[in-house]
Amino acid sequence: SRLLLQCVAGPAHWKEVFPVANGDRQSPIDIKTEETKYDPSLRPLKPSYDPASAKIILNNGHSSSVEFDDTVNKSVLTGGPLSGTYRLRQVHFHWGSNDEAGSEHMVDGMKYAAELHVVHWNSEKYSSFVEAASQPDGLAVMAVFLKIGECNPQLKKITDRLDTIRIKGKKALFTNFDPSCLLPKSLDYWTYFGSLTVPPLLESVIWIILREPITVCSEQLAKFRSLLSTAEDEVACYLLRNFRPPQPLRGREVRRN
Ligand SMILES: NS(=O)(=O)c1ccc(Cc2ccc([N+](=O)[O-])cc2)cc1
Ligand SMILES: [Zn+2]
Repeated sequence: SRLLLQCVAGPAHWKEVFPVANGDRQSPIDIKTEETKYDPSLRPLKPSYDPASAKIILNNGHSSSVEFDDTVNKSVLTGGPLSGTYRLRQVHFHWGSNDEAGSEHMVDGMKYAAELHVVHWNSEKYSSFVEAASQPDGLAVMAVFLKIGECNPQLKKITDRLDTIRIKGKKALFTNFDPSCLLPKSLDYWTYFGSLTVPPLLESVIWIILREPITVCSEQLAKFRSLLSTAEDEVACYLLRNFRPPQPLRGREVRRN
């Protein structure tokens, strides 16, 4: 029906409006672990976040995000494949209509239930997030896979607030939150050069994918699916899924530490 069509228009149509969707460094990708290359020059990741930087939780219509104060270098990511300091901007999630498939990146053809993105920008070289987002080394996104298991007490801080931001555009105060609490024990990672996975799909992201997943329970994930991708005055559409399918590797190398 028209209602259904309105609710599901997505990735297939993006290339008409954003030609870069057919570029040679698009994300996400399917990581073939046998083909990843060990790189001894890769250093340990060093996330250093101040919980006071957290400001609001937001439903932007294509995900729920926690936005941080990025006017100073209070919460940053350094080390890993990065040269310089990348400032924390926001964290957000990708999920599917069921627990079997919701992550954006895949590992040897397997999808996780969901995926957390911790978004940073190169505040050493550029003066704003939007400027950095158009530069090849402008953004660094740390991705964490979510698998179904025990309920996650740290994620509860976010899932318990989703009912206050159900409608697109809604935001609520959300502070005293350090996203390190959502990271797994091991910070071992894969890294490759890619893009934003939602429009404008800019090819400005250094992807850092943690190899160890964290666990969430089915009930927590279900709360994300009750968000609406539509605003107050529109016909309601549930945000049942928001992952982009894997894109061609185009000869890119995936390195591991
Ligand atoms: N999924 S993801 O690739 O980590 C991702 C990260 C950040 C964003 C938000 C965003 C990033 C950049 C722009 N821009 O430059 O117009 C607009 C929105 C969108 C998507
Ligand atoms: Zn994302």
